[in-house]
Amino acid sequence: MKLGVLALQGDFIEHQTMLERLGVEVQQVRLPSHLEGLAGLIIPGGESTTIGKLAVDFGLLEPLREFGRQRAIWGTCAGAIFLSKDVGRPQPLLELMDITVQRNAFGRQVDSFETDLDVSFMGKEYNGRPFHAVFIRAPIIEKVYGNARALITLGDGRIVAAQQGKLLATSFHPELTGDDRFHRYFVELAR
Ligand SMILES: NC(=O)CC[C@H](N)C(=O)O
Repeated sequence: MKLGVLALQGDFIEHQTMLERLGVEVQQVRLPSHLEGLAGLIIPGGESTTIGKLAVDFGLLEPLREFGRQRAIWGTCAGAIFLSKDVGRPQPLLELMDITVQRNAFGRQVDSFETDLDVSFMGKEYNGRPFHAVFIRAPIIEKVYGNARALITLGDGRIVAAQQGKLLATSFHPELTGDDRFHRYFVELAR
């Protein structure tokens, strides 16, 4: 199976490295034709306004929407923002997931932080220990509605991961910690 990483801006190389370690062939996606033959796509962290603007410039917005209606997409941080339907202000979005996102939701002092998350939603195969997660100027998933469901909430109830069929959104960066459970989960989702 072959997976893509959206390679317009952000930390796509880290995702590529994680996938290749799992034996997955990776295609960097910069043009619509690069989506052909892919089982799924990862949209990395970075700056969602920049990723959105470049996606418009490269003619990728509609092809990505079409791709996500049938195949798996996982957005981390800026990628999760890009997958959402609403961020409360105008910027190019894929509008594929029934989630509302608030950008930079954790305030200045705690721009970046790390915490352990309960990932029991992954099932027996992945369970048994928490997932150490890195948040960098992270968004929160304010609202999950329609066909989307919350996967992970912080102790205070804020949602940091959601799924809708083959679409996955995480506020944090599993590509930065070396723990490959989320990448394995996504590979299974894309199969
Ligand atoms: N680490 C990240 O991807 C940060 C996301 C960025 N703050 C945004 O709003 O797009």
